[in-house]
Amino acid sequence: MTSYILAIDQGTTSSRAILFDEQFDIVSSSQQEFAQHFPSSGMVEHDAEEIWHSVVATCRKAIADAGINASQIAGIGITNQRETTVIWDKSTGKPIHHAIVWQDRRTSNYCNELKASGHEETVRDKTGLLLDPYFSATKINWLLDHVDRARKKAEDGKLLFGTIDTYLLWRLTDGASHKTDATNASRTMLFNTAKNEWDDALLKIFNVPRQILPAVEDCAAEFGNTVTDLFGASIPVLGIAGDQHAAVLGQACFSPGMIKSTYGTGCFVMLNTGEQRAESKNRLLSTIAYRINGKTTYALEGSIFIAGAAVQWLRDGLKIIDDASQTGGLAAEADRSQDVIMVPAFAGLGAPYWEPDVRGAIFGLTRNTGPRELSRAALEAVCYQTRDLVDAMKKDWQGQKEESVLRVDGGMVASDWTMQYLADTLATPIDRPSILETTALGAAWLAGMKSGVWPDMEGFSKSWKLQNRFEPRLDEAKRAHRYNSWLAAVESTISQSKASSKEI
Ligand SMILES: Nc1ncnc2c1ncn2[C@@H]1O[C@H](COP(=O)(O)OP(=O)(O)O)[C@@H](O)[C@H]1O
Ligand SMILES: O=P(O)(O)OC[C@H](O)CO
Repeated sequence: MTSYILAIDQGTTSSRAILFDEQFDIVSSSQQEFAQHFPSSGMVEHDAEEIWHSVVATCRKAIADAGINASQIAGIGITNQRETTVIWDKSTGKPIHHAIVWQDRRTSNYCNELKASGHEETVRDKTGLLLDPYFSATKINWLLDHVDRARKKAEDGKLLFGTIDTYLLWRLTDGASHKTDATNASRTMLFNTAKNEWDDALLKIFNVPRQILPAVEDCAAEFGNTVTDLFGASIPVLGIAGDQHAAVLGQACFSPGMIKSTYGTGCFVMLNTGEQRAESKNRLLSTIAYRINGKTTYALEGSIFIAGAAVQWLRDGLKIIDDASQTGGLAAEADRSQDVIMVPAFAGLGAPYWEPDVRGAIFGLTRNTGPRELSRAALEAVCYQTRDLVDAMKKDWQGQKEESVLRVDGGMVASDWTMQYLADTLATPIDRPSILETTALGAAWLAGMKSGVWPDMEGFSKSWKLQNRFEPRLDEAKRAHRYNSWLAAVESTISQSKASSKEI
Protein backbone atom coordinates (compact mmCIF):
# COMPACT_ATOMS: atom_id res chain seq x y z
CA MET A 1 0.00 0.00 0.00
CA THR A 2 1.27 3.53 -0.83
CA SER A 3 2.56 5.57 2.08
CA TYR A 4 2.01 9.32 2.19
CA ILE A 5 3.78 12.21 3.88
CA LEU A 6 1.87 15.22 5.18
CA ALA A 7 3.60 18.62 5.23
CA ILE A 8 2.18 21.41 7.37
CA ASP A 9 3.43 24.77 6.06
CA GLN A 10 2.37 27.42 8.52
CA GLY A 11 3.24 30.77 6.86
CA THR A 12 2.82 34.44 7.79
CA THR A 13 -0.42 34.93 5.90
CA SER A 14 -1.80 31.44 5.45
CA SER A 15 -1.61 27.82 6.62
CA ARG A 16 -1.18 25.06 4.07
CA ALA A 17 -1.36 21.29 4.30
CA ILE A 18 0.18 19.35 1.43
CA LEU A 19 0.04 15.61 1.00
CA PHE A 20 2.89 13.98 -0.97
CA ASP A 21 3.17 10.44 -2.29
CA GLU A 22 6.29 8.25 -2.42
CA GLN A 23 7.40 9.85 -5.74
CA PHE A 24 7.41 13.37 -4.12
CA ASP A 25 4.30 14.24 -6.14
CA ILE A 26 1.60 16.42 -4.58
CA VAL A 27 -1.59 14.38 -4.15
CA SER A 28 -3.74 17.07 -2.53
CA SER A 29 -3.37 20.39 -0.77
CA SER A 30 -5.45 22.83 1.18
CA GLN A 31 -4.81 26.44 2.19
CA GLN A 32 -6.49 28.86 4.58
CA GLU A 33 -5.70 32.51 5.25
CA PHE A 34 -6.04 33.93 8.75
CA ALA A 35 -6.35 37.41 10.26
CA GLN A 36 -3.43 39.81 10.53
CA HIS A 37 -3.75 42.14 13.52
CA PHE A 38 -2.05 45.55 13.45
CA PRO A 39 -2.82 47.03 16.91
CA SER A 40 -0.73 50.13 16.17
CA SER A 41 2.11 51.33 13.98
CA GLY A 42 4.92 48.79 13.79
CA MET A 43 2.95 46.10 15.64
CA VAL A 44 1.88 42.82 13.98
CA GLU A 45 0.03 40.04 15.81
CA HIS A 46 -1.60 36.67 15.06
CA ASP A 47 -4.13 34.70 17.06
CA ALA A 48 -2.32 31.37 17.68
CA GLU A 49 -5.63 29.67 18.40
CA GLU A 50 -6.93 30.73 14.97
CA ILE A 51 -3.69 29.45 13.40
CA TRP A 52 -4.18 26.11 15.17
CA HIS A 53 -7.73 25.78 13.82
CA SER A 54 -6.57 26.68 10.29
CA VAL A 55 -3.91 23.96 10.49
CA VAL A 56 -6.35 21.29 11.66
CA ALA A 57 -8.90 22.29 8.99
CA THR A 58 -6.35 22.25 6.13
CA CYS A 59 -4.88 18.90 7.22
CA ARG A 60 -8.35 17.33 7.42
CA LYS A 61 -9.27 18.71 4.00
CA ALA A 62 -6.03 17.53 2.34
CA ILE A 63 -6.55 14.03 3.78
CA ALA A 64 -10.23 13.94 2.75
CA ASP A 65 -9.54 15.27 -0.79
CA ALA A 66 -6.91 12.59 -1.34
CA GLY A 67 -9.45 9.96 -0.32
CA ILE A 68 -6.98 8.22 1.96
CA ASN A 69 -7.02 7.08 5.56
CA ALA A 70 -4.80 8.88 8.08
CA SER A 71 -3.22 5.52 8.94
CA GLN A 72 -1.59 5.60 5.45
CA ILE A 73 0.41 8.70 6.42
CA ALA A 74 3.90 7.62 7.44
CA GLY A 75 4.82 10.94 9.00
CA ILE A 76 4.17 14.66 9.35
CA GLY A 77 6.75 17.38 8.64
CA ILE A 78 6.10 20.84 10.09
CA THR A 79 7.56 24.02 8.65
CA ASN A 80 6.66 27.46 9.91
CA GLN A 81 7.04 31.22 9.88
CA ARG A 82 9.99 31.68 12.22
CA GLU A 83 10.59 33.89 15.29
CA THR A 84 6.85 34.54 15.84
CA THR A 85 6.40 34.13 19.57
CA VAL A 86 3.63 32.32 21.45
CA ILE A 87 3.34 31.93 25.22
CA TRP A 88 0.55 29.74 26.53
CA ASP A 89 -0.87 28.34 29.72
CA LYS A 90 0.38 24.81 30.34
CA SER A 91 -2.87 23.62 31.89
CA THR A 92 -5.33 24.97 29.28
CA GLY A 93 -3.23 25.35 26.11
CA LYS A 94 -4.65 28.87 25.71
CA PRO A 95 -2.21 31.58 24.56
CA ILE A 96 -1.85 34.35 27.15
CA HIS A 97 -1.79 37.02 24.40
CA HIS A 98 -1.81 37.22 20.61
CA ALA A 99 1.38 35.85 19.09
CA ILE A 100 3.91 38.59 18.36
CA VAL A 101 4.87 38.22 14.72
CA TRP A 102 8.43 38.34 13.35
CA GLN A 103 7.67 41.65 11.57
CA ASP A 104 6.65 43.36 14.83
CA ARG A 105 8.90 46.28 15.86
CA ARG A 106 7.53 47.05 19.36
CA THR A 107 10.77 46.03 21.09
CA SER A 108 12.92 48.39 19.04
CA ASN A 109 13.65 50.71 22.01
CA TYR A 110 14.44 47.74 24.24
CA CYS A 111 16.94 46.53 21.60
CA ASN A 112 18.55 49.99 21.59
CA GLU A 113 18.85 49.87 25.40
CA LEU A 114 20.52 46.45 25.20
CA LYS A 115 22.91 47.77 22.57
CA ALA A 116 23.71 50.77 24.76
CA SER A 117 24.46 48.38 27.65
CA GLY A 118 27.06 46.67 25.44
CA HIS A 119 25.28 43.35 24.80
CA GLU A 120 25.45 43.40 21.00
CA GLU A 121 28.74 41.57 20.68
CA THR A 122 27.82 38.79 23.14
CA VAL A 123 24.57 38.23 21.28
CA ARG A 124 26.29 38.11 17.90
CA ASP A 125 29.07 35.81 19.09
CA LYS A 126 26.70 33.31 20.66
CA THR A 127 23.80 33.37 18.21
CA GLY A 128 25.17 34.73 14.92
CA LEU A 129 22.25 37.23 14.98
CA LEU A 130 22.06 41.01 15.26
CA LEU A 131 20.24 42.68 18.11
CA ASP A 132 16.97 43.44 16.34
CA PRO A 133 13.26 43.18 17.31
CA TYR A 134 12.91 40.55 14.54
CA PHE A 135 13.98 37.65 16.79
CA SER A 136 11.95 36.00 19.59
CA ALA A 137 13.95 36.91 22.73
CA THR A 138 12.79 40.53 23.11
CA LYS A 139 9.23 39.52 22.20
CA ILE A 140 9.21 36.93 25.03
CA ASN A 141 10.51 39.57 27.41
CA TRP A 142 7.76 41.97 26.30
CA LEU A 143 5.01 39.38 26.85
CA LEU A 144 6.30 38.44 30.31
CA ASP A 145 6.42 42.11 31.33
CA HIS A 146 3.15 43.26 29.78
CA VAL A 147 0.67 40.45 30.35
CA ASP A 148 -0.85 40.45 33.82
CA ARG A 149 1.09 38.13 36.22
CA ALA A 150 2.84 36.42 33.29
CA ARG A 151 6.36 36.67 34.68
CA LYS A 152 5.36 35.17 38.03
CA LYS A 153 3.46 32.35 36.30
CA ALA A 154 6.42 31.65 33.99
CA GLU A 155 8.76 31.45 36.97
CA ASP A 156 6.32 29.10 38.71
CA GLY A 157 6.44 26.79 35.66
CA LYS A 158 2.84 27.46 34.61
CA LEU A 159 3.57 28.90 31.15
CA LEU A 160 5.32 27.58 28.05
CA PHE A 161 7.01 29.40 25.19
CA GLY A 162 7.26 28.25 21.62
CA THR A 163 7.69 29.40 18.07
CA ILE A 164 4.73 28.34 15.90
CA ASP A 165 6.14 24.82 15.26
CA THR A 166 6.32 24.18 18.98
CA TYR A 167 2.82 25.45 19.66
CA LEU A 168 1.39 23.30 16.84
CA LEU A 169 3.32 20.22 18.03
CA TRP A 170 2.10 20.76 21.57
CA ARG A 171 -1.52 20.97 20.37
CA LEU A 172 -1.16 18.05 17.90
CA THR A 173 0.10 15.84 20.74
CA ASP A 174 -2.39 17.28 23.25
CA GLY A 175 0.35 18.66 25.47
CA ALA A 176 2.54 15.53 25.42
CA SER A 177 5.44 17.10 23.51
CA HIS A 178 7.08 20.46 24.17
CA LYS A 179 9.87 20.46 21.58
CA THR A 180 11.38 22.42 18.73
CA ASP A 181 14.19 21.81 16.24
CA ALA A 182 17.63 23.40 16.02
CA THR A 183 16.69 25.77 13.15
CA ASN A 184 13.75 27.34 14.98
CA ALA A 185 15.78 27.50 18.19
CA SER A 186 18.53 29.34 16.29
CA ARG A 187 16.10 32.21 15.56
CA THR A 188 15.08 32.89 19.15
CA MET A 189 18.34 34.73 20.04
CA LEU A 190 18.55 32.52 23.17
CA PHE A 191 20.30 29.58 21.50
CA ASN A 192 24.06 29.20 21.31
CA THR A 193 24.46 27.98 17.74
CA ALA A 194 28.11 26.97 18.13
CA LYS A 195 27.35 24.78 21.17
CA ASN A 196 23.82 23.82 20.10
CA GLU A 197 22.20 24.60 23.45
CA TRP A 198 20.11 27.23 25.25
CA ASP A 199 22.55 29.75 26.68
CA ASP A 200 22.38 30.86 30.34
CA ALA A 201 24.09 34.21 29.67
CA LEU A 202 21.51 35.04 26.97
CA LEU A 203 18.63 33.95 29.21
CA LYS A 204 19.97 36.37 31.80
CA ILE A 205 20.37 39.27 29.33
CA PHE A 206 16.79 38.89 28.07
CA ASN A 207 15.44 37.89 31.49
CA VAL A 208 13.79 34.69 30.26
CA PRO A 209 13.19 31.79 32.70
CA ARG A 210 14.66 28.54 31.33
CA GLN A 211 11.65 26.43 32.35
CA ILE A 212 9.43 27.94 29.62
CA LEU A 213 11.74 26.77 26.81
CA PRO A 214 11.16 23.63 24.71
CA ALA A 215 13.65 20.76 24.27
CA VAL A 216 15.68 21.09 21.06
CA GLU A 217 15.95 18.16 18.61
CA ASP A 218 17.48 17.51 15.18
CA CYS A 219 15.27 18.53 12.24
CA ALA A 220 14.43 14.86 11.58
CA ALA A 221 13.46 13.30 14.92
CA GLU A 222 10.67 11.57 16.78
CA PHE A 223 8.86 14.69 17.96
CA GLY A 224 5.67 12.95 19.17
CA ASN A 225 2.44 11.44 17.85
CA THR A 226 -0.79 13.25 17.01
CA VAL A 227 -3.76 12.30 19.16
CA THR A 228 -6.01 9.83 17.35
CA ASP A 229 -9.24 11.82 17.33
CA LEU A 230 -7.70 14.71 15.33
CA PHE A 231 -7.29 12.88 12.01
CA GLY A 232 -8.69 9.40 12.72
CA ALA A 233 -5.31 7.75 13.37
CA SER A 234 -2.24 8.69 15.35
CA ILE A 235 0.47 10.03 13.01
CA PRO A 236 4.12 10.52 14.07
CA VAL A 237 5.60 14.00 13.66
CA LEU A 238 9.05 13.24 12.23
CA GLY A 239 10.31 16.54 10.87
CA ILE A 240 10.45 20.20 11.89
CA ALA A 241 12.32 23.12 10.30
CA GLY A 242 11.76 26.87 10.04
CA ASP A 243 10.36 27.70 6.60
CA GLN A 244 13.54 29.21 5.14
CA HIS A 245 15.58 26.23 6.35
CA ALA A 246 13.02 23.82 4.92
CA ALA A 247 13.37 25.68 1.59
CA VAL A 248 17.14 25.04 1.69
CA LEU A 249 16.33 21.33 2.08
CA GLY A 250 13.55 21.35 -0.53
CA GLN A 251 15.89 23.06 -3.00
CA ALA A 252 18.51 20.39 -2.20
CA CYS A 253 21.10 23.09 -1.39
CA PHE A 254 23.17 20.50 0.46
CA SER A 255 26.66 21.59 -0.66
CA PRO A 256 28.63 24.56 0.67
CA GLY A 257 28.28 27.55 -1.68
CA MET A 258 24.76 26.71 -2.89
CA ILE A 259 22.24 29.57 -2.57
CA LYS A 260 18.45 29.65 -2.43
CA SER A 261 16.18 32.66 -2.30
CA THR A 262 12.53 32.44 -1.26
CA TYR A 263 10.00 35.10 -2.25
CA GLY A 264 6.86 35.14 -0.10
CA THR A 265 5.67 37.95 2.20
CA GLY A 266 9.35 38.70 2.78
CA CYS A 267 12.42 37.41 0.95
CA PHE A 268 15.10 35.26 2.52
CA VAL A 269 18.39 34.35 0.87
CA MET A 270 20.46 31.52 2.36
CA LEU A 271 23.95 30.39 1.45
CA ASN A 272 25.04 26.98 2.70
CA THR A 273 28.40 27.47 4.48
CA GLY A 274 28.93 23.83 5.50
CA GLU A 275 29.97 22.62 8.93
CA GLN A 276 31.75 25.85 9.82
CA ARG A 277 29.71 28.68 11.31
CA ALA A 278 30.61 31.59 9.01
CA GLU A 279 30.91 34.98 10.71
CA SER A 280 29.50 37.81 8.61
CA LYS A 281 31.44 41.06 8.36
CA ASN A 282 28.69 42.57 6.24
CA ARG A 283 25.71 42.55 8.59
CA LEU A 284 24.23 39.25 7.42
CA LEU A 285 23.02 36.64 9.86
CA SER A 286 24.81 33.44 10.58
CA THR A 287 22.32 30.70 11.33
CA ILE A 288 21.79 26.94 11.48
CA ALA A 289 20.76 25.74 8.00
CA TYR A 290 19.76 22.29 9.32
CA ARG A 291 20.81 19.68 11.87
CA ILE A 292 20.50 16.08 10.72
CA ASN A 293 21.87 12.97 12.47
CA GLY A 294 23.45 15.24 15.09
CA LYS A 295 25.50 17.08 12.42
CA THR A 296 24.96 20.83 12.15
CA THR A 297 25.21 22.61 8.79
CA TYR A 298 25.35 26.40 8.91
CA ALA A 299 24.23 29.16 6.57
CA LEU A 300 24.60 32.86 5.98
CA GLU A 301 21.21 34.50 5.70
CA GLY A 302 19.93 37.79 4.40
CA SER A 303 16.37 38.72 5.38
CA ILE A 304 14.20 41.26 3.55
CA PHE A 305 11.02 42.00 5.47
CA ILE A 306 8.87 43.18 2.56
CA ALA A 307 8.82 41.40 -0.82
CA GLY A 308 5.41 40.02 -1.88
CA ALA A 309 3.94 42.21 0.87
CA ALA A 310 4.65 45.26 -1.35
CA VAL A 311 2.51 43.64 -4.05
CA GLN A 312 -0.18 42.95 -1.43
CA TRP A 313 -0.05 46.65 -0.53
CA LEU A 314 -0.73 47.62 -4.17
CA ARG A 315 -3.72 45.26 -4.06
CA ASP A 316 -5.17 45.80 -0.57
CA GLY A 317 -3.79 49.22 0.43
CA LEU A 318 -3.74 51.28 -2.78
CA LYS A 319 -6.27 49.00 -4.52
CA ILE A 320 -4.66 49.65 -7.92
CA ILE A 321 -4.61 45.95 -8.85
CA ASP A 322 -7.08 43.13 -8.21
CA ASP A 323 -4.60 40.30 -8.19
CA ALA A 324 -0.85 39.93 -7.48
CA SER A 325 -0.33 38.23 -10.86
CA GLN A 326 -1.25 41.46 -12.71
CA THR A 327 1.93 43.23 -11.58
CA GLY A 328 4.26 41.51 -14.08
CA GLY A 329 2.16 42.54 -17.09
CA LEU A 330 1.78 46.09 -15.81
CA ALA A 331 5.52 46.37 -15.09
CA ALA A 332 6.31 45.30 -18.66
CA GLU A 333 4.18 48.20 -19.98
CA ALA A 334 5.62 50.84 -17.62
CA ASP A 335 7.15 54.03 -18.99
CA ARG A 336 10.91 53.41 -18.61
CA SER A 337 11.68 57.13 -18.81
CA GLN A 338 10.05 57.54 -15.40
CA ASP A 339 12.64 56.45 -12.90
CA VAL A 340 10.21 55.55 -10.10
CA ILE A 341 11.93 53.86 -7.17
CA MET A 342 10.08 52.35 -4.21
CA VAL A 343 11.86 51.62 -0.93
CA PRO A 344 9.25 49.36 0.74
CA ALA A 345 10.51 49.75 4.30
CA PHE A 346 7.00 49.24 5.74
CA ALA A 347 8.46 47.28 8.68
CA GLY A 348 11.88 48.91 8.79
CA LEU A 349 14.80 47.67 6.71
CA GLY A 350 16.30 44.22 7.32
CA ALA A 351 19.69 43.00 6.14
CA PRO A 352 22.15 44.47 5.45
CA TYR A 353 20.82 47.83 6.76
CA TRP A 354 19.08 46.77 10.01
CA GLU A 355 17.14 50.00 10.48
CA PRO A 356 13.98 48.97 12.40
CA ASP A 357 12.54 52.50 12.62
CA VAL A 358 12.89 53.53 8.97
CA ARG A 359 9.63 53.78 7.00
CA GLY A 360 9.08 53.43 3.25
CA ALA A 361 9.35 55.97 0.44
CA ILE A 362 8.65 56.38 -3.28
CA PHE A 363 10.90 58.57 -5.46
CA GLY A 364 10.48 60.04 -8.92
CA LEU A 365 6.67 60.51 -8.99
CA THR A 366 5.16 62.58 -11.83
CA ARG A 367 1.58 63.28 -12.96
CA ASN A 368 2.02 60.35 -15.36
CA THR A 369 2.94 57.83 -12.69
CA GLY A 370 0.29 55.14 -12.40
CA PRO A 371 -0.27 51.44 -11.59
CA ARG A 372 2.23 50.36 -14.26
CA GLU A 373 5.14 52.36 -12.86
CA LEU A 374 4.23 51.52 -9.24
CA SER A 375 4.00 47.81 -10.07
CA ARG A 376 7.38 47.94 -11.73
CA ALA A 377 8.87 49.83 -8.78
CA ALA A 378 7.49 47.27 -6.28
CA LEU A 379 8.87 44.30 -8.25
CA GLU A 380 12.21 45.98 -8.94
CA ALA A 381 12.66 46.79 -5.24
CA VAL A 382 12.59 43.09 -4.46
CA CYS A 383 15.37 42.50 -7.00
CA TYR A 384 17.54 45.40 -5.77
CA GLN A 385 17.19 44.19 -2.20
CA THR A 386 18.23 40.70 -3.27
CA ARG A 387 21.33 42.24 -4.85
CA ASP A 388 22.11 44.05 -1.56
CA LEU A 389 22.14 40.64 0.11
CA VAL A 390 23.95 38.67 -2.58
CA ASP A 391 26.70 41.35 -2.82
CA ALA A 392 27.16 41.18 0.97
CA MET A 393 27.27 37.37 0.80
CA LYS A 394 29.90 37.42 -1.92
CA LYS A 395 32.11 39.62 0.29
CA ASP A 396 31.67 37.29 3.26
CA TRP A 397 32.24 34.17 1.19
CA GLN A 398 35.21 35.52 -0.78
CA GLY A 399 37.59 32.94 -2.16
CA GLN A 400 35.38 29.99 -1.28
CA LYS A 401 33.64 27.76 -3.78
CA GLU A 402 30.45 29.45 -4.85
CA GLU A 403 27.66 28.46 -7.18
CA SER A 404 27.01 31.25 -9.68
CA VAL A 405 23.31 30.36 -9.80
CA LEU A 406 20.43 31.29 -7.51
CA ARG A 407 17.68 28.70 -6.89
CA VAL A 408 14.40 30.53 -6.30
CA ASP A 409 11.01 29.58 -4.85
CA GLY A 410 7.95 31.05 -3.11
CA GLY A 411 4.69 32.57 -4.37
CA MET A 412 6.31 35.54 -6.10
CA VAL A 413 8.58 33.54 -8.41
CA ALA A 414 5.53 32.73 -10.53
CA SER A 415 6.21 36.19 -12.01
CA ASP A 416 8.42 35.75 -15.11
CA TRP A 417 8.97 39.50 -15.34
CA THR A 418 10.37 39.60 -11.79
CA MET A 419 12.61 36.58 -12.35
CA GLN A 420 14.05 38.11 -15.55
CA TYR A 421 14.68 41.43 -13.78
CA LEU A 422 16.30 39.53 -10.92
CA ALA A 423 18.71 37.83 -13.36
CA ASP A 424 19.42 41.25 -14.93
CA THR A 425 20.00 42.94 -11.57
CA LEU A 426 22.29 40.23 -10.20
CA ALA A 427 23.98 39.36 -13.52
CA THR A 428 23.46 35.76 -12.40
CA PRO A 429 21.30 32.98 -13.86
CA ILE A 430 18.11 32.33 -11.89
CA ASP A 431 16.88 28.73 -11.64
CA ARG A 432 13.18 28.12 -11.00
CA PRO A 433 12.47 24.48 -10.06
CA SER A 434 9.49 22.45 -11.21
CA ILE A 435 8.12 22.17 -7.67
CA LEU A 436 7.48 25.67 -6.32
CA GLU A 437 6.19 24.34 -2.97
CA THR A 438 9.82 23.91 -1.97
CA THR A 439 9.29 24.77 1.68
CA ALA A 440 6.63 22.10 2.15
CA LEU A 441 8.75 19.67 0.14
CA GLY A 442 11.70 20.25 2.51
CA ALA A 443 9.56 19.54 5.56
CA ALA A 444 8.07 16.49 3.88
CA TRP A 445 11.55 15.23 3.02
CA LEU A 446 12.57 15.36 6.71
CA ALA A 447 9.57 13.24 7.72
CA GLY A 448 9.79 11.01 4.63
CA MET A 449 13.47 10.31 5.18
CA LYS A 450 13.03 9.70 8.92
CA SER A 451 10.18 7.25 8.27
CA GLY A 452 12.24 5.42 5.63
CA VAL A 453 9.67 6.11 2.87
CA TRP A 454 11.81 8.73 1.09
CA PRO A 455 15.53 8.52 0.17
CA ASP A 456 18.47 10.11 1.96
CA MET A 457 20.12 13.42 0.99
CA GLU A 458 21.91 12.03 -2.04
CA GLY A 459 18.88 10.27 -3.47
CA PHE A 460 16.65 13.27 -2.80
CA SER A 461 19.04 15.78 -4.49
CA LYS A 462 18.75 13.81 -7.72
CA SER A 463 15.00 14.48 -7.77
CA TRP A 464 15.48 18.30 -8.04
CA LYS A 465 14.22 19.41 -11.47
CA LEU A 466 14.65 22.70 -13.30
CA GLN A 467 11.49 24.28 -14.73
CA ASN A 468 13.07 27.42 -16.22
CA ARG A 469 16.41 29.23 -16.21
CA PHE A 470 16.41 33.04 -16.58
CA GLU A 471 19.69 34.31 -18.07
CA PRO A 472 20.88 37.90 -17.48
CA ARG A 473 20.54 40.15 -20.54
CA LEU A 474 20.73 43.77 -19.33
CA ASP A 475 23.90 45.61 -20.34
CA GLU A 476 26.34 46.47 -17.58
CA ALA A 477 26.00 50.29 -17.80
CA LYS A 478 22.21 50.17 -17.30
CA ARG A 479 22.54 47.58 -14.56
CA ALA A 480 25.01 49.76 -12.66
CA HIS A 481 22.98 52.96 -13.20
CA ARG A 482 19.74 51.44 -11.89
CA TYR A 483 21.33 49.81 -8.87
CA ASN A 484 23.16 53.04 -7.96
CA SER A 485 19.82 54.89 -8.10
CA TRP A 486 18.42 52.29 -5.69
CA LEU A 487 21.33 52.75 -3.26
CA ALA A 488 20.83 56.53 -3.35
CA ALA A 489 17.09 56.09 -2.69
CA VAL A 490 17.78 53.87 0.34
CA GLU A 491 20.25 56.39 1.72
CA SER A 492 17.73 59.24 1.34
CA THR A 493 14.98 57.16 2.95
CA ILE A 494 17.13 56.40 5.98
CA SER A 495 18.18 60.06 6.43
CA GLN A 496 14.62 61.32 5.99
CA SER A 497 13.25 58.82 8.54
CA LYS A 498 15.93 59.82 11.04
CA ALA A 499 15.25 63.53 10.52
CA SER A 500 11.47 63.16 10.93
CA SER A 501 11.82 61.01 14.07
CA LYS A 502 13.57 63.99 15.73
CA GLU A 503 10.46 66.19 15.29
CA ILE A 504 8.50 67.02 18.44
N1 LIG B 1 2.43 36.45 -9.93
C1 LIG B 1 2.84 37.17 -8.88
N2 LIG B 1 3.53 38.32 -9.06
C2 LIG B 1 3.97 39.05 -8.02
N3 LIG B 1 3.76 38.70 -6.72
C3 LIG B 1 3.10 37.58 -6.47
C4 LIG B 1 2.60 36.76 -7.53
N4 LIG B 1 1.97 35.69 -6.97
C5 LIG B 1 2.08 35.85 -5.62
N5 LIG B 1 2.74 36.99 -5.32
C6 LIG B 1 3.06 37.49 -3.96
O1 LIG B 1 3.68 36.41 -3.27
C7 LIG B 1 3.22 36.36 -1.92
C8 LIG B 1 2.67 34.98 -1.61
O2 LIG B 1 3.70 34.06 -1.56
P1 LIG B 1 3.71 32.89 -0.47
O3 LIG B 1 4.94 32.08 -0.75
O4 LIG B 1 2.39 32.21 -0.51
O5 LIG B 1 3.84 33.77 0.86
P2 LIG B 1 3.85 33.45 2.45
O6 LIG B 1 4.32 32.02 2.61
O7 LIG B 1 4.80 34.45 3.01
O8 LIG B 1 2.46 33.68 2.98
C9 LIG B 1 2.16 37.40 -1.75
O9 LIG B 1 2.71 38.49 -1.02
C10 LIG B 1 1.82 37.84 -3.19
O10 LIG B 1 1.56 39.23 -3.22
O1 LIG C 1 5.94 33.18 6.18
P1 LIG C 1 7.04 33.59 5.27
O2 LIG C 1 7.23 32.65 4.13
O3 LIG C 1 6.95 35.02 4.85
O4 LIG C 1 8.42 33.47 6.14
C1 LIG C 1 8.60 34.16 7.30
C2 LIG C 1 9.99 33.97 7.86
O5 LIG C 1 10.21 32.68 8.35
C3 LIG C 1 10.30 34.99 8.92
O6 LIG C 1 11.63 34.88 9.36
